[in-house]
Formats: sequence, C-alpha cells, structure tokens
Amino acid sequence: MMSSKDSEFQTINDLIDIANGFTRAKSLHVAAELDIASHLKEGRKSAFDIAKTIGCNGEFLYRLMRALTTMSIFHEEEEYGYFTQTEHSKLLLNENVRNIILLKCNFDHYRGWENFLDTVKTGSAQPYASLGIQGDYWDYMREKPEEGLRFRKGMSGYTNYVNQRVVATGDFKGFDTVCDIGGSQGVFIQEILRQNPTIKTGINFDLPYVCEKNKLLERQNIDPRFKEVEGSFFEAVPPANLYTIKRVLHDWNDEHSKKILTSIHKAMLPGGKVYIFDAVLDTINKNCYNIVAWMDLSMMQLVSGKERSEREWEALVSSVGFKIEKVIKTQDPMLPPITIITKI
Ligand SMILES: C[S@@+](CC[C@H](N)C(=O)[O-])C[C@H]1O[C@@H](n2cnc3c(N)ncnc32)[C@H](O)[C@@H]1O
Repeated sequence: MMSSKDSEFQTINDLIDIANGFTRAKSLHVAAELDIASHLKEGRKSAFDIAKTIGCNGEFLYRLMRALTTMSIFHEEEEYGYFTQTEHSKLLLNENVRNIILLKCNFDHYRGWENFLDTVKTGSAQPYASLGIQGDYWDYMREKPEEGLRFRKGMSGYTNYVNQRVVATGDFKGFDTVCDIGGSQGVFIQEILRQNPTIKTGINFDLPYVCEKNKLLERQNIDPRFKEVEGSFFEAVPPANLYTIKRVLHDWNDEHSKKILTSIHKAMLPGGKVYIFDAVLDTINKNCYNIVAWMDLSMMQLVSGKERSEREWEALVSSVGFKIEKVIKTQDPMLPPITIITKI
C-alpha cells in the first residue's frame, strides 16, 4: 500500500515532470531535425553508427536517444548503444507529423513564450517584442521567411493529417463556389474539391505574400477547378456560395473576428453559408488532458486569439448578422467541429 509520503513524492515527481516539458520538447525537436528515425527504417542500429553517418557526437547522440526511450520514442536494445523503432518513432517518418513537430518546437516558437508572465499579468500579449518585431504574428511570418515556411508546412501537416475525415463531416452538395478563407498552402480546399465533384470552383484565399510563396510549391495533380486569390480578409473576400474558415477565427480577438465575418457577410452570394472549423469549448471535458485548452493558451500568447464556447460563438456571429444553424460535433479533439452559420 502507498503511504501518504509515497503519494506526495509521486505528486512531486509529476510536477517535476511537467517542469521538464521544455527539455523533452527540445529533445524531440532535435530527433526530428536530425531525422534519426529514418536510420532505423531497416532495423536495429547503433547510435554511434548513426552519429558517424549524420556527423554528430556519438556519445551525445546515444544519450539523447536513451532519454527519448523513456517517452516511448525509440527502444534501447540489450546490446549497448543499439536501438530499434517504436510506434511513436515510426511516426517521425511521416512528413506531416515531422512538420508539425518542427513547427511546434522550433527556437522562435519558444521565444514567443518568453514574456508569457507579462501576458497573464496584463491581459495583453507582445510575443515577439524581444525579437524587435512590431506588428502581428503574420507580419512576423512575412519578415522571417524561414519561420513563415516552417509555419505553413506545419499547418499543412495538421491539415493533411485530418483533411479526409474533416471534409467528410461536412455537406458540400449544392454549392457552386467554395472559398477557403486563410487557406495557407491550399491543401484543405483541394481535399474539398477531391471529395466533391459537383463543386464548380474552389478558391484558396490568403495574404499576397502567402499566395506568392505558394507559386513555388510543387503541387501535383492540381484540380482545374482550383483557384488562388490573394487579399486581406479585413478588406474584402471573393464572392462565394460557401465559405470554409478553418483554424483562423481562433487566431483573432472578437473585434478582429467581427471584421473578418463582416467581409464574408458582404461578399456572400444569396443562400450562402459559412462552415467554421474551430473548437467549441463546451464539447470538451473539464479537468482532464485536452488539446483545446492548450491550443487556447497558444492563441492567447502568440496571436491574441482564443478558443470559444458555443455561447461565445453565438454572440460573435450574431453581432455581425449571422446565426448558428447547427454545430456538427466530432469525437476526436484533433478534428474540429463544424459550426454552420447563415445570414439572419
Ligand atoms: C492558423 S493559419 C490556418 C491555415 C489553414 N486554414 C489551416 O487550417 O491549415 C491562419 C491563416 O490565415 C492567414 N491570414 C492571416 N491574416 C490574413 C489576412 N489578413 N487575410 C487573409 N489571410 C490571412 C495566414 O496567412 C494563415 O494562412
């Protein structure tokens, strides 16, 4: 039986474990950056041999891999220095997963959290002030092209991962023109077109510098119905019958979100709808791990945005002339529910 002292030690260990989160994330980052998993594809291998191949210090790479095994990333064999793959480390071979990790754990992403204490105290976030960046997160992404590319690849990683299931949740029949607002590299609208042959035009709408960078992508089998339109959703969006807006409104506070929704309201063709793909907080269980509570903090610190409850969504959309028609809930928190809104 556990004594109360034992259970206190366990709790202290749990807290220290949480405090170690940064070290763990950084170790995962280095493993992804060095693409260590790809060296175990053919079977067991010594960390010292991998180190020689990739130009690392053998002992240090061994110690990194040994630490990662404590989180089920790689498995250490009986023979000293040898490792095999695990279910977790196999996933590092998936380009989408690797891009998500590289986005989440990169150095600038951490730096954006440096003044989180001030954010909580003041209720106002200045994530990149210490890097001398004025303006919002998107200005930062434009001014630091490497970060911008990492961000877009990471977002496409998320989207590619859930795309098929998310699109299958919605009903896209009867809409001639569908426009994905803030669609980044355009992978979401391409999947919508792929699953819905009756749509006539699918527009990817994003900022001019994002569309410019998209021209450099090696896109394969582009659907002739796919179109890219550049602009700012604070000014105007293209006319469409259906707007999809995925993981965008949570980037913005209510004042900015109202402006985005107003642009959509003005441009929407008669009988149109908007599908919002963002979390609805009420669908999440309290007091246990959920990804949305953590996403909410990232929104708070990095972009001054937030995740919203159904009541908050209702208040937001009704203030600009929309009403919620339906919320299609999903079981997996990785899959955003669809909040369908129409004009009042
Ligand atoms: C969090 S990302 C979401 C990307 C994509 N919808 C997804 O789910 O993967 C937000 C997107 O909004 C775009 N964005 C930011 N400000 C914008 C603006 N003023 N007008 C149009 N797009 C904007 C960004 O460039 C970025 O692609």
